Amino acid sequence: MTGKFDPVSDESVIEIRDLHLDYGDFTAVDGISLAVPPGQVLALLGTNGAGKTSTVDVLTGFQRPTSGTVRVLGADPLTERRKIATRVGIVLQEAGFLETLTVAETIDAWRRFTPGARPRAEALEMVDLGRRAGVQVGKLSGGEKRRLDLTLGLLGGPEVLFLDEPTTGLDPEARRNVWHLLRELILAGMTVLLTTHYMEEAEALADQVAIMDRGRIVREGTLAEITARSATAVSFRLPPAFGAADLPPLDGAEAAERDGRVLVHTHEPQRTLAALLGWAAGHGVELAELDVRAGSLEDAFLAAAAGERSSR
Ligand SMILES: Nc1ncnc2c1ncn2[C@@H]1O[C@H](COP(=O)(O)OP(=O)(O)OP(=O)(O)O)[C@@H](O)[C@H]1O
Repeated sequence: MTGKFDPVSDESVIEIRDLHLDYGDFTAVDGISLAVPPGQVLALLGTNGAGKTSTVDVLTGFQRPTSGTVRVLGADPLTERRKIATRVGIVLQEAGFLETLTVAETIDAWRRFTPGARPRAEALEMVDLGRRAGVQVGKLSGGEKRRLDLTLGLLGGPEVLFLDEPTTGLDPEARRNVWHLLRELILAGMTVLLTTHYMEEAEALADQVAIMDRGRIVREGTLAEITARSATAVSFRLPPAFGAADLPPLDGAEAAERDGRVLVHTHEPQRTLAALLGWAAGHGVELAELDVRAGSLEDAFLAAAAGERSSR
């Protein structure tokens, strides 16, 4: 374990210790440990089939672990579900709605078995579905259905929220509205574990990120810790008489030419830039369209997945 995660902390709201989950002879989750402190957001990223949903299924009591333990608010979500059910919100990938009920009827039905549920109008308003209240669920767009999923997960004002790809299918504006809503609830103290394929979503919401690949965690830490490990990309154009081979030695940074641009990946951007600018000044050369881009979460994700692939 690295970073701030401390799987033995008593304070963790969500805790996973050495979790394994097999489906027959296939191992979907291969020994992961994670902990999420109160009021924090952990984003679980990963390639398709990495084991993210399987992990959420164990945390929400839908799957029994093959080995290892999970605790949510100190309880086993499978055997002690009743103890914590009213304090936990769940938004899974596939919600089993009755397509013939209207949005309002669906919310009313859920309100009946959700203690302390928000009023229907508030639930509709939160996800901007007020004008769709009388529409049958089967006639909603994919993005509207997703927003209905979300408001049902938030109906009882949960302390802990599990979100499996919460904004898949949402247009950019609706996605931003959902992030805004979630941020307000997180500021009020809600703890969240979410899975997502959108790096921007993790950047917008998460305190901690864990990247999964083939059942294992291959990177974890704060956003800053994870992106700091990605190289900075420096790129520019050289005059026709010059090529990447003319550049000075860049102390470990690699220079390559692509589509007429020189691209340098460096873990020491200041040193690399000083060498490049010194060389350009000495040769009277302009580094045209000079661009310096810090390592992104997406770079870290791609490097993590590629690194795992080559090491197996
Ligand atoms: N009930 C099941 N029986 C057998 N294999 C399963 C079952 N559920 C999932 N798997 C397999 O386990 C692996 C992990 O699946 P999981 O849904 O947890 O991945 P994921 O990271 O959520 O993927 P995605 O990003 O595509 O949703 C996949 O190879 C999947 O095919």
